Amino acid sequence: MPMKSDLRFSLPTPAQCGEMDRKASETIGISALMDRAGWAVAQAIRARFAPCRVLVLCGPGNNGGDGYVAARYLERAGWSVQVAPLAPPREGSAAFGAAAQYRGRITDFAPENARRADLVIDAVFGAGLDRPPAPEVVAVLSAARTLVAIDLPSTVNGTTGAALVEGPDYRMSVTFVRPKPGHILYPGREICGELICADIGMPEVCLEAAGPTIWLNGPGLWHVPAMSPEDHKYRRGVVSICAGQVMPGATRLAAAGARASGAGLVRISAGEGAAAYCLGAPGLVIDDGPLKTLLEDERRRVWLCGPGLTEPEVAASLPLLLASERIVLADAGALGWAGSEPEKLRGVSVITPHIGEFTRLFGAPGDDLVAAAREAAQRIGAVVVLKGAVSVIVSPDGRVALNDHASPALATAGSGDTLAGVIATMLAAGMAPWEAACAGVWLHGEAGMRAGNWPIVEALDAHLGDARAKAIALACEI
Ligand SMILES: NC(=O)C1=CN([C@@H]2O[C@H](COP(=O)(O)OP(=O)(O)OC[C@H]3O[C@@H](n4cnc5c(N)ncnc54)[C@H](OP(=O)(O)O)[C@@H]3O)[C@@H](O)[C@H]2O)[C@@H](O)CC1
Ligand SMILES: Nc1ncnc2c1ncn2[C@@H]1O[C@H](COP(=O)(O)OP(=O)(O)O)[C@@H](O)[C@H]1O
Ligand SMILES: [K+]
Repeated sequence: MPMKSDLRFSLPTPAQCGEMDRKASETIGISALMDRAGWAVAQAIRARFAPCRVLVLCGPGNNGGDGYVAARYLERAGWSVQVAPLAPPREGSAAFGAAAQYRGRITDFAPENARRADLVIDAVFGAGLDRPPAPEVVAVLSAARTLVAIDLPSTVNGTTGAALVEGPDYRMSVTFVRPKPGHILYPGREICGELICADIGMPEVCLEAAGPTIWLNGPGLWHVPAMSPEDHKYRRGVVSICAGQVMPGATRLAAAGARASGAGLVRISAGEGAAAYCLGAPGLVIDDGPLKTLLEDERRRVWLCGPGLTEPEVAASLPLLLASERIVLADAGALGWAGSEPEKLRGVSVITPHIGEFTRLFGAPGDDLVAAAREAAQRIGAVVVLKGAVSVIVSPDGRVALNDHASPALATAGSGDTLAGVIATMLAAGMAPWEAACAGVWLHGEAGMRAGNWPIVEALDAHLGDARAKAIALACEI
């Protein structure tokens, strides 16, 4: 599992936040944290809005407690503030103490009050939200002109990002310590608006005690090998790609992605279709021999199987690769070949399905992408990269990285082939499968962000080398 330093990337679930709070109550105390949380909310609002009429909707838990504190600080700064309690906090709780310290105006928890305010702060439910809020709560939130959430919108599942009910969008959400998965995953990500994460001085031991297993993907969570004076092409790594006769484009894109992200050597195993590849990029090596013979070369550890392959072509190659215990990345045609029997893929190291391929293999994932991808990874014993606007990268041991370092520029045919090539290069460089997948997805995303407006897929390659250099530099800084 990742080391303690990875806490900086962690995305604790609401349940883990409960654990963190319990630990915090033994050390720093919840009231002190609540005070800093409410202060941070007031500061974030003062930095973004001119003084206006504010209504703070306060629930019965600690989220409501943060609301009372924010109300107190905004009032102290001269703003016009009212608090509308949904229900009073439990006597003796930190939120009870915060409510007692707020001596300003109180009003009804009603839609007309929300409508009259310029800005409504949602401190109804945060990490404690565990079921859909009542329609009366949604009616009040929906009446607001401008909404700011404390921690999480009261309609969003903080673990999955799912909307528990249909509700309004927020201008901004102010969370504490670390974002939660629900802030990163869609649709939660979109509902939250601008995301601010405030440091409230939570002791690191408390976050550690929460035992996070989900991280935000980025350099430092993994390390891509840098260029070294001792490099030679085999040390950088060999990527071998199974090629088909019908769709050479996909194979060529994967090969180009592998080369552009720093593979030492990329070889295409084309068998009888070799002629179609021989006039392609001159830096590629094309093999026309039988796969069985090619597998005698032990230096060819890493294989990509799937892009541009028909099911019979996969049937003729993938079982051989698995029998010879190669490190295999299965994508596209290889996933189609497995159909609805994902166990056929047992023995591969990484699979890279988009949501359609994932659904065909494992069934529809439902609202909880992370849970579905975890189950899938465990089922086949391979890293699963569930590709999308936010990609979910899961190891069979349960580690999850969420990648939002990407751009819609990547939503162009063939971009998945490029990604498969990049991940294969990371594997060939000696990275472990989950780290290689995380790195590949980040580099691909970085290339998409650098490639400008409406790039064609081939344009990504020109940015992969710089993306790799940036990942190496950033990881050193962390
Ligand atoms: N982690 C941190 O760093 C810090 C966290 N802090 C803050 O603490 C917040 C978490 O507080 P929390 O645990 O008290 O939960 P919270 O969201 O207030 O709700 C709990 C109450 O809601 C109720 N309830 C739930 N769903 C419901 C529904 N649909 N409809 C009706 N009721 C519902 C539930 O009731 P019950 O299930 O008991 O019936 C319970 O009474 C967190 O978001 C952050 O703002 C800071 O103060 C300090 C540092
Ligand atoms: N809206 C988006 N924002 C960010 N990345 C995206 C978006 N849409 C697609 N991508 C990325 O683009 C790639 C598309 O891969 P894939 O669906 O396999 O396409 P293809 O089969 O055409 O190659 C994936 O890495 C995916 O994460
Ligand atoms: K909230």
